[in-house]
Amino acid sequence: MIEVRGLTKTYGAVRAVDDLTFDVRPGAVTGFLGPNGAGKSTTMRMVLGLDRPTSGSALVGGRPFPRLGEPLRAAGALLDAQAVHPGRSGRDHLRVAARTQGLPLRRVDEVIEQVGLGPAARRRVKGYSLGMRQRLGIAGALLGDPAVLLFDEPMNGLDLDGVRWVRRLVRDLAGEGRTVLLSSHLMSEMEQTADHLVIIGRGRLIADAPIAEVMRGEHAGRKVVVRTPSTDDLAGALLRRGLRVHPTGDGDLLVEGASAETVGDVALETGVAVHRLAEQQHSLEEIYLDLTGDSVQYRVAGAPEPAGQVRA
Ligand SMILES: Nc1ncnc2c1ncn2[C@@H]1O[C@H](COP(=O)(O)OP(=O)(O)OP(=O)(O)O)[C@@H](O)[C@H]1O
Repeated sequence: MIEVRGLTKTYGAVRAVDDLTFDVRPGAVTGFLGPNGAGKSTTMRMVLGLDRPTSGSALVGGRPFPRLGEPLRAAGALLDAQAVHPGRSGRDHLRVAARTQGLPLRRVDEVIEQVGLGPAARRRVKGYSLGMRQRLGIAGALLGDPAVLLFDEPMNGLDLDGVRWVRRLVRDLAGEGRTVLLSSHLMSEMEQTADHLVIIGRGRLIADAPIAEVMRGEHAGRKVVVRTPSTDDLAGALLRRGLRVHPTGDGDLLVEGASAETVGDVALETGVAVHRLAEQQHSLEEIYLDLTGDSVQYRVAGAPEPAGQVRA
């Protein structure tokens, strides 16, 4: 279990992490999402005691990480797969880590096997592909057989097989009852991998909810498409309810911020026929863009603004 309470980190005038409070529970994969610069890495670093919070706290298994006796047994992390001595073999890198942490050397061969690094483990890291470095980083995180795992962009640089392998691995780790916090920019992957989402923007919490709830659009604002022969009457009635209504171009109306039930009820009260009524289904990517639209710090000039900005 990871407990984050009022966690804040400022760098000069920049509030990299701003009063974050959330839990990461065991037995589930928690996806950690946010635009570039949102504060994900800084949060993970503070959880691991690598950065000092300006205020607030982060506990791992009920204690601050730096005060844990055997930290690698409590939590393992992949933060930066490049941070490995290039002249060492992958196996030697893991052996040094195991020795420093008082872990049995047999764990080294076990994790090499677990991540499928195989014979490459005896080669120098400088010859590794990005995907092999990711696997080595994940092996390092697993070394202490920890109850808590933090993976910052573990799918970076992996091919499709690699991505599927990471997905299976994190699902298995959560299935064993471990706590897994996973950041990724690959929304389709997150959709298939995570049970729960913590979404941040500009250091602040935007959503903390089961993925099914986020996917239902409860946090991004629902949208309903309705077809009626009495477009003007229904649009007027919906607008009087304070709902946002847009013509879709093919004669339907798009209603923002309402459920199908609400729109159906308004149609009934107004006495207009409804020929079609459907809540729009969104991909996690669309919902994510909707939620984080206001908090994107780095936008390409001329890039379209994400649609909608309804906030939970
Ligand atoms: N050591 C530092 N000194 C100054 N500013 C920093 C430092 N580390 C991070 N920041 C700033 O804090 C903010 C959060 O950065 P962070 O790397 O945590 O975001 P992130 O969500 O992990 O981004 P990305 O998805 O791009 O990895 C950014 O504005 C970043 O520039």
